[in-house]
Amino acid sequence: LTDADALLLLKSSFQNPEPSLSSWFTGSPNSSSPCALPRWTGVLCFNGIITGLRLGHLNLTGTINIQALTHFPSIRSISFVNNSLSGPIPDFSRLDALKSLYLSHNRFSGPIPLNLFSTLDHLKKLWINDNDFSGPVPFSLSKAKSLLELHIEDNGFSGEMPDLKLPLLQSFNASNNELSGPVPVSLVRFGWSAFEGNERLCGPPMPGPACPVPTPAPAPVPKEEIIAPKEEIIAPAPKVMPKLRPFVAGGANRGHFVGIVVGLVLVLVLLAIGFAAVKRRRKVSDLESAGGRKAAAFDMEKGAVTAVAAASPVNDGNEHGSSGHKRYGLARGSGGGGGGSSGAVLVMVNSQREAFGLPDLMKSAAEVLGNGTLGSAYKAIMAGGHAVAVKRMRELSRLNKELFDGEMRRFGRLNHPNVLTPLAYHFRKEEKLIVYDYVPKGSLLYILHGDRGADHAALDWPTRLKIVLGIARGMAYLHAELVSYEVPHGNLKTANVLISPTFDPLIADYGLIALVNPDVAPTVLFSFKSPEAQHLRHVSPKSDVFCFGVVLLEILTGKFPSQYLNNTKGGTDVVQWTASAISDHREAELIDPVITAKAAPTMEMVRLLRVGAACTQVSPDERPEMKEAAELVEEIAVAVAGASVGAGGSSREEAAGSVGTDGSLHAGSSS
Ligand SMILES: Nc1ncnc2c1ncn2[C@@H]1O[C@H](COP(=O)(O)OP(=O)(O)OP(=O)(O)O)[C@@H](O)[C@H]1O
Repeated sequence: LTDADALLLLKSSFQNPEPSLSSWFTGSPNSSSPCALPRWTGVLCFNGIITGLRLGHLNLTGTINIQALTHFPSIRSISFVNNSLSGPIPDFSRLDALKSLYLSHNRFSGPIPLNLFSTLDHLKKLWINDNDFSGPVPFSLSKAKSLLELHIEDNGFSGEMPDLKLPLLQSFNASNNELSGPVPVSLVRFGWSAFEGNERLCGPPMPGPACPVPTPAPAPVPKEEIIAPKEEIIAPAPKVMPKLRPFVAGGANRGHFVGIVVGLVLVLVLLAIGFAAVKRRRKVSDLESAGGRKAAAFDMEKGAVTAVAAASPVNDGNEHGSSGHKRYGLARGSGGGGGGSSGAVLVMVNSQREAFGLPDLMKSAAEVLGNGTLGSAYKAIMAGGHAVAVKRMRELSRLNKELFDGEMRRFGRLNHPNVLTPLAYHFRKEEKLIVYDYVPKGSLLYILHGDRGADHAALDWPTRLKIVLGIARGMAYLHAELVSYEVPHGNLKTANVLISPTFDPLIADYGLIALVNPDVAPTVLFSFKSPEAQHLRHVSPKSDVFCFGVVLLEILTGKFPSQYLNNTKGGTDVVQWTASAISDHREAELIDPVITAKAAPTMEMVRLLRVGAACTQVSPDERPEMKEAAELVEEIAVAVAGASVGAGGSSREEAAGSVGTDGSLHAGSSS
């Protein structure tokens, strides 16, 4: 078969190739080679070799003879856009040098073979939008690791969108299909418009409700001990009291109590950790070890509040002791006693907040919030309306129970308006849950790059400055409080900054360097993206400063930083971009047009950009300390407030403030 023969075979599969492909014939000596001049219509050649076919807009009907195309194993680019070709998608998997495939606006139909893309690891551009494809989006697309553009919109794809994890993907659209379930976290960054017209998609970035948590199967009653609080009385939520009281009052009902509590505990854990963990029958954990029982007995000897449920009962002779003490499967970690109570199912660590118990959580409605690098998050609304986020953390088995307990209590004592303090935790060898207040607006990452709704529109210059200032203050506070840490936050990025209803930032997921397994830390903590970590595998508090700089530049430019991706190419290298703009004196061009649409670039915006540049210097020694960076932002906020007062705006005291040595706020100070 010559090249000409193969193309004529292809031509014969079209029903109406004339007149558009009339140059494809071998009747004259001039036309026998497709690459010789005059070249055959739509044939791309390089050094006499066919490298591509551009056959768009020719009104072709019929099918594509893939057998003919396999004659060109090194073909790179194929386009049939805007024809009326039909039938199932041809088996392009045999053309494994393909870099771009354009089939948009045809009548191809039916499901796509699930493994079609497994061999296409050079594929960069795939446009199959506006056809009649149905069935699932093939997971084999995740094998096409080079994909930059993926367009599958306006088809009939159904089922869940697979989590493709395509790090280089820059252009993506799956709108107007019949997809359902959660949007995979790796694709959320493309925003709502990439998914609109899929009525049954849920969770971020969709504007509708969060995804419901699947109803768990009835749980078997495990042999599990529940060790309740060690020291303090927990006032139960009023609605729970009447139900629990009969079971904690007397020994006769102990078996019943055990069953109820254990069952309830399991339901909570099922809700919080999902099906996977449930189906794995829980092993007898370290809570059930002899040590755990001793801890319970010890607590009782001290007259502490205790509720015990065990296959082999322990002496609870003190059950009526300590007047006023009541027993629930819950502990408040009020310090002092160390890790003894950390065997409890849920340990409260935030003494500033009203305690809640498993029953409160168990009665709540739960929803999936999303999945991150370190685990997944769920929202639960308890009776009375208190909404919490339960984070199920992976990779936190660095510390044993007692040390983990110590860290969580330390975090629970943090108190700063820009730091999200944990409320409670649950520790088992194979499961770690951390409970926080639920913050309704979600993450800054989502507001900046998500659906571009009302919250995004609210991100004007004063609001962005307020957010940067809050993050700077919170970070300075963390650096003062967690001074002994190798890197006090370790994972600062806009995904870990939550935004309050008043657009105040709340920093989350800090201090994990102490908890996370050392071997995975470099891949899951953003501070390891700092230059010193990349080159020397070393992080320090200055790595946090680098992360703060990236966040600052992201907020000011509105660009998604390429630093967040594991492979380069996607996003914008905000660090490099800023450095070169500063050296060319064109800083004002970097400011997000959303800001400059309402306010012309000002000196203060440029000053803030320069703080970002200083924080992202390659050498840690050239970066300011976190406290100094906060002070620099503070000065800019004061200047802006002063200008605003001069212009008759809000009061200087309102925006001004300074960070004290402990990171606390001194409102109104402009020194
Ligand atoms: N306290 C909270 N209130 C509201 N939403 C939250 C809360 N904590 C987490 N979320 C949301 O839940 C989702 C998953 O969060 P999670 O912390 O598991 O991952 P992440 O922060 O996106 O990524 P990473 O694990 O890399 O930090 C995110 O959309 C996040 O904004």
